[in-house]
Amino acid sequence: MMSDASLEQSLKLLREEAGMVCHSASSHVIIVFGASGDLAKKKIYPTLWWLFRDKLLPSNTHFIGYSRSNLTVDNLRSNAMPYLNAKDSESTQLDEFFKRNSYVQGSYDKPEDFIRLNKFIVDNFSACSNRLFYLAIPPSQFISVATNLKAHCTAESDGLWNRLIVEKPFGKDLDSSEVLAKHLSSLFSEDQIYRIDHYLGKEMVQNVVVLRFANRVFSPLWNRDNIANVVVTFKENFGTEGRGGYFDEFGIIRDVMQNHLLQILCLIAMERPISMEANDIRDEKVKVLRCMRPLSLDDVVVGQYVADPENGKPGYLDDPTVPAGSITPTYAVAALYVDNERWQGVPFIVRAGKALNEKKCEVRIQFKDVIADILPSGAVHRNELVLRVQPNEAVYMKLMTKRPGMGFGAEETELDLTYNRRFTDLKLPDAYERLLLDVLVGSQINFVRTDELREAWRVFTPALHALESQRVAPHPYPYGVRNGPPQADEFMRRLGFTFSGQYFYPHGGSGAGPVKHNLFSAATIITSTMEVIVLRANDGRVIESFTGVSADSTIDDLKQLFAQRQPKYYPDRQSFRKEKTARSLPGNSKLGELAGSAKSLSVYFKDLGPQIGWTTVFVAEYTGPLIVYLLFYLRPAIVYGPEAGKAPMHWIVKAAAACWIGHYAKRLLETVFVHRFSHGTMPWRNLFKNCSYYWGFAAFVAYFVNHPLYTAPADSQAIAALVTFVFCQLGNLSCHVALRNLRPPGTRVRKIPRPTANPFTWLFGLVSCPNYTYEFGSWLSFTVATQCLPAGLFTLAGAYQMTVWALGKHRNYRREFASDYPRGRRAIFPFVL
Ligand SMILES: NC(=O)C1=CN([C@@H]2O[C@H](COP(=O)(O)OP(=O)(O)OC[C@H]3O[C@@H](n4cnc5c(N)ncnc54)[C@H](OP(=O)(O)O)[C@@H]3O)[C@@H](O)[C@H]2O)C=CC1
Ligand SMILES: O=C1O[C@H](COP(=O)(O)O)[C@@H](O)[C@H](O)[C@H]1O
Repeated sequence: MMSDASLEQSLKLLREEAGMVCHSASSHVIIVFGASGDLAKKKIYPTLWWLFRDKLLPSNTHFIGYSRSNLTVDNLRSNAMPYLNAKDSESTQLDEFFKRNSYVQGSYDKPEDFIRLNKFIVDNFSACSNRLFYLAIPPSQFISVATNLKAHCTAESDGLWNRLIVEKPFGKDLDSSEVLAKHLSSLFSEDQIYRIDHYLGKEMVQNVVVLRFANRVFSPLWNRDNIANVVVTFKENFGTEGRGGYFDEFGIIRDVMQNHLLQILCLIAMERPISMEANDIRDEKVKVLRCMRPLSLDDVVVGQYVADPENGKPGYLDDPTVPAGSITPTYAVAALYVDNERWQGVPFIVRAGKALNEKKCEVRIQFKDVIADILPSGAVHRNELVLRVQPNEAVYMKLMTKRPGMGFGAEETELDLTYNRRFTDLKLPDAYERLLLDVLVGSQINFVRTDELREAWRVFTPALHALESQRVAPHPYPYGVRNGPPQADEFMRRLGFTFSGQYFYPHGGSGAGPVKHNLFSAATIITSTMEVIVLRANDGRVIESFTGVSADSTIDDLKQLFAQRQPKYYPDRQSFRKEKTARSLPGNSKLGELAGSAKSLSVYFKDLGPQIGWTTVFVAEYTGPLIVYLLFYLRPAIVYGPEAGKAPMHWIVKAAAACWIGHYAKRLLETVFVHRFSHGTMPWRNLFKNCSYYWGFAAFVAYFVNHPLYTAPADSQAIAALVTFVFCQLGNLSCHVALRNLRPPGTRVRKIPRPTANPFTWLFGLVSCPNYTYEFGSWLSFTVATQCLPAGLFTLAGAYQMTVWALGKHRNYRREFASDYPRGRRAIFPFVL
């Protein structure tokens, strides 16, 4: 632990580094306006405590909380306690810290309250103290508090300073910010005002200047000739959750983008400053901003999160603190352009979102494609330099290297500087700690200057006003997705951001874990192995990766491998796709072919849920109608009363029963002996759905056809219809046999179905699914033969469902067989549909 004297000495050094004159005050008083608030308890008091605990504050420093609520120091302490991270062993020091705290209750607009506050400071801590006013209050109160402070509460003697920390939002647009800025500058000089943007206090943000200007290697690359785009990302994996009142007034662009992300962007884009002096750095940032085009509505996509019932997560509008029908964006991605010689034409893509899949902030500099690539097309991916601001600070460069071993294949790897591995046992100070210390030593280097702020609003105000005046509805996105609404990825693609999805980081996303390099043996290279990365379809996260997989393996093999790692997902439950929402890849697709010339393949995994065999489902579906119908037919007394069994039965009722039973018996036999299913299983829920449909309709139709009061139509009508029924049944059977013959046993081969020697199959010349056409014909005939309305309804329901299936199958055939597929065919009804 450092002695007080050496700490004072180091503070003196810090002050000197910052170029400030040493103060001669006997004490310092830090006055926190808004002491009852959220920021105070979560950030300001914890920061003051950590600085105090680590003896980084000048020895005679005192703290005063000020707000309208009737509070005591004990209240302040208990409010902040969960955020202080104080150890049991630090309890004496903690008591000491709170002994230096006091609380003054007062308004934000009455001069007498500020006079009272001034008297409190003078009486308790002498008139000879430097004063640091921290305005952790809503912006609506800034002006009255600043005015009253200036008039009644500042230290007046020579050699003393008064400094004002202002928390964002610094206005809502260019005009409101100008009003605020003018007012503040009429009261305090620029060097007294500290506009805090806590992202400027983060380690990796501060690192940008050093990384850029202390490394020769980056200088020649840092321009439009080499950089394709820069992406600055801010993501949070939680929503507004109770903070909707504040957030709804501002939205994500004002909350995060116009300040934190724009500040990072400026550091990335600025020219080399003349020195590390605060004003030299800020001059360069202002120049970048002045070269920036105002953001237009065409260059921004906004989103708002909606509930994700699967995870039980609420939507933005479900937050009780959010006004109903709000169109405030909780996600935004924007393209900003710096029109100068260095950056002309390079999109700076800034994106920020709440309720996404993860919490992270990073800068990704994507370099242009290599020129005159000598490796196979698609094998080489763009270099990227990534600065991960949080979590787990890192700088890494994604680059191509030769795949170790024999051959000249290229592989995407990285130069990796993960802070917690390179600097073990490192404890980085919190952003607020650095910034408060900066204020104490009078360094403005990490604070926002008035002209910077003005330019930042100039860039964003047109788009903000347009969004509001045109009431642009944000695109919805479910809570927890990777990148806001789907339009966001599309927008980034249009701007030239490319994602190959082939990069694999061996230590996992967080950068932790053992280093295990996968060296391929010569033998495996000769038989061509590859890497397969499995991403979860709903959020795009990597969930498994397999190295050394033979390129000849199929999706079915991958399913086996995946099931070995994650036994819950047995192969039938798995679906792998090339894109998140694409169709399942066929089991026989070769992984090597799917990867093309690349040595790595990314596939999306979707859990199809618990499965049940098709045969089981079909048997259950068709047995029901047989039993149910026979019950009504053979035991009418049970259903309609004892008299029912005695009445003579019309021959049409008997014929209808024969048709019904014959049809379902045929279906059962086909299920067992004819069909060759491409998929062995389906989700088990389908069992209940399908059974209810078939069993329910069987009871409905049987009840009316077998009813003692049933009235039969004319014999001639019934006979004609029954003959048609039998004809259609034979047609249906013939089509099933023809379809089965297309597929050799035990395979999933798919071919174009065509008419065979059997005339019943000639309908394949006109429609893709003649089996459905015949099925429909059967039930239409049954309806005509029985002249019974429930049978008609059953026919209509079946026709609707089969049309939907037929259209889907027809589409798939055309997609799969493209120009080979016979042109004039319809889906189910010849010449019509
Ligand atoms: N030192 C370290 O700790 C290192 C860690 N890694 C880790 O390795 C992993 C992969 O690295 P990296 O390539 O940087 O990151 P990712 O592959 O996660 O993402 C690369 C970029 O592509 C975007 N992206 C991701 N999925 C898609 C998609 N389906 N469609 C369009 N764009 C997409 C990402 O957006 P979005 O951000 O929205 O996902 C991001 O901008 C990361 O988790 C990284 O943290 C890598 C190297 C070093
Ligand atoms: O300024 C803000 O920043 C926080 C995120 O800060 P971090 O240091 O935790 O990354 C954000 O949640 C908040 O909405 C915003 O006002």
